[in-house]
Amino acid sequence: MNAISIQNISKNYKDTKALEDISFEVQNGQLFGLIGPDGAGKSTLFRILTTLLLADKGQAFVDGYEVVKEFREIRKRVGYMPGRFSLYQDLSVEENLSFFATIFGTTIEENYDLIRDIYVQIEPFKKRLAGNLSGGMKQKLALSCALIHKPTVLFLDEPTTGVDAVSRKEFWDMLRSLKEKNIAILVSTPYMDEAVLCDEIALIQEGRILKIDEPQSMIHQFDRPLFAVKTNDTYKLLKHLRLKPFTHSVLPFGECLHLISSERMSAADLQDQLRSEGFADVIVSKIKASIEDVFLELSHKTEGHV
Ligand SMILES: Nc1ncnc2c1ncn2[C@@H]1O[C@H](COP(=O)(O)OP(=O)(O)OP(=O)(O)O)[C@@H](O)[C@H]1O
Repeated sequence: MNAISIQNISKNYKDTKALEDISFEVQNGQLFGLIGPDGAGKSTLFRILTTLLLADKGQAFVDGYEVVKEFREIRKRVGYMPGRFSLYQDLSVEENLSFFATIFGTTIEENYDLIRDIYVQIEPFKKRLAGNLSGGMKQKLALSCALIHKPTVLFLDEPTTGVDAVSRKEFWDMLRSLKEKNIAILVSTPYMDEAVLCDEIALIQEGRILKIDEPQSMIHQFDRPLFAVKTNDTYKLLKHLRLKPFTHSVLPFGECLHLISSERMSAADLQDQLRSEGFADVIVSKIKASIEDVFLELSHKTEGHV
């Protein structure tokens, strides 16, 4: 049995199509990532799966239970860390954890084993109000609270948004260790670099799934030549490259441009050509695709660009 099974789920808010025909499955013990920018529909899907919102169409099952008819069973079995406001800011660390344990009819002691590795890091601050914790500590407390009733499926909606790089890394290490305990985890993130840390990912944009696969397999399937192109006048170069016959697509990417070429060519030849065309400072390097490149390429196709 799958931990999560989503079948043709759609949801509209008036004129906004938040989710359109979403289907995928998450296995027990799998770390599954929902990767997409703000507004892609991630939180809407989490709220449907955690039985807080009704879908317009489709069906979904969590731990074998149907989200509408059997919502009570699901609520007992899942842990949910919403993007915001999951903690009581005016309760202490210890009080927050006791509160979540109590509403699920358990105690901190009963399930301490599951949260030990995470909770020991914030235990020295157990008398501190949650509102006075750092972002990374809040996140560890929220995860401890979501785990305290020993859920079989864990929903984490953008758990690392607004958290520093070190805490983000620690958090992903914790997720990997929870997975070893056979807990299924559905985690959403707008950070493409976190995608490779998942067993499987769904890329989502404007309510639609662009692709589902293992992250390495997505990267592997990206077989076009890809170049990072850097110059002082990025905008001028972008316009210039868009007109080139070899350009499959070109997009701004941090401080440089990522060019996908439809022809095989060397970085040195491309650099020479662009320098001779007036971009004297241009630097071209051949690079390996990241999940962000895969995402941009797929979303570019969907939007019907060249
Ligand atoms: N209650 C609501 N009423 C109207 N529109 C909504 C509502 N909630 C979400 N939306 C819209 O539905 C779309 C999907 O939003 P959703 O919050 O699910 O996306 P998200 O991927 O979680 O992004 P974010 O991280 O910004 O919340 C967006 O266009 C959003 O503006």
